[in-house]
Amino acid sequence: MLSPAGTSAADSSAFEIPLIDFSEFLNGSPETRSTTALAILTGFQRSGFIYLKNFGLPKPLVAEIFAKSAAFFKRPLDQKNSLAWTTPAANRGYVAEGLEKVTDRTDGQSIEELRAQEGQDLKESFEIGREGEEGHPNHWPDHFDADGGKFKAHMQEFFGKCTQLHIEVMRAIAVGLGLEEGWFDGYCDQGDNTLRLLHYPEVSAEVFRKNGLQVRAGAHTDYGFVSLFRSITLLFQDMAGGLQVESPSGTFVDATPIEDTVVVNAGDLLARWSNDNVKSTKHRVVEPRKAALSDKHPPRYSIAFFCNPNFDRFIEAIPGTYDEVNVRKYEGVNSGKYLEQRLAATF
Ligand SMILES: O=C(O)CCC(=O)C(=O)O
Ligand SMILES: [Fe+2]
Repeated sequence: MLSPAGTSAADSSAFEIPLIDFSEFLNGSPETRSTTALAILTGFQRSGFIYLKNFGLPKPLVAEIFAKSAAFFKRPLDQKNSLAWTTPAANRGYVAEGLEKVTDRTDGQSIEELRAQEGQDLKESFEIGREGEEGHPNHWPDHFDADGGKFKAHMQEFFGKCTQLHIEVMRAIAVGLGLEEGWFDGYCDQGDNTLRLLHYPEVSAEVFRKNGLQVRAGAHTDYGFVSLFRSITLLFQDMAGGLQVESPSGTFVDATPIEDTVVVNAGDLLARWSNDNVKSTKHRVVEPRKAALSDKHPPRYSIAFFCNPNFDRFIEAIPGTYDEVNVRKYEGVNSGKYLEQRLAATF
């Protein structure tokens, strides 16, 4: 992995986030497909994080999504608040700065202690779920103006493309595991995913100087929201920097932005589903290393597409990930339950 100084993080630790050309899986020969699939699986096994390039999403669309996200967050607060996130079960809408503290902690008191130490997460977000999920409409800004309508159309298009990318990455994992390529298809074809736009506002470097523990987003694994756990996350980040991933030795290593790539990480569900064959690795967003101009760090935008298994599936250890020696560690679980509990704790 590249550090901001441009050296490989492999120089200082064995921890590496590999950069993989996904077109070799999407369009390659059977041989390059299987070597690429294995590289992807190995990345998830070793660090839980990979970068993909040439992943099949049109660059102008990704750029448009970033632009629409920035324009959305510039809307007046009362407009955004009128689209507010309401419940873990719905998990849709606007989350104002200070409302969510992401963490691995699950009990309320301990989360409050963390808030006191690290400060609030310095971010606001907007969550979009599958269109047409009964009882849970998305909170679109399309009634405000024409831009709101375009926002909705672009987000829907992007949601569909990311759902397809999720299926393809799961196909690569299946091939890497020696399973039939479509093994996961029936677990992810419903698109029960969550698109989350994130905005970390401009912040004075002073804020980080005053509190050495202050973060933009607290350390966490991707457990998922409402009604299920995350299998993988597709994370698009701008060039601002600050994303860090925990290495096995417990130190946090920069996941430096690389243009035209998507960071993909395994979530808690995939770790559990694979009997811990792959890792769900902690990550966080901290003060960027780039010197702040006029003492201000610029805003950071990222787009997380949380991929969940279909809400109605029962999840139990993937065949081949356990045997008599490496026994099954976890009970099967409905993709519906676990999350609501965790989500309720972080808000
Ligand atoms: O903004 C980022 O780069 C990370 C966001 C993240 O990890 C999350 O929302 O789960
Ligand atoms: Fe995350």
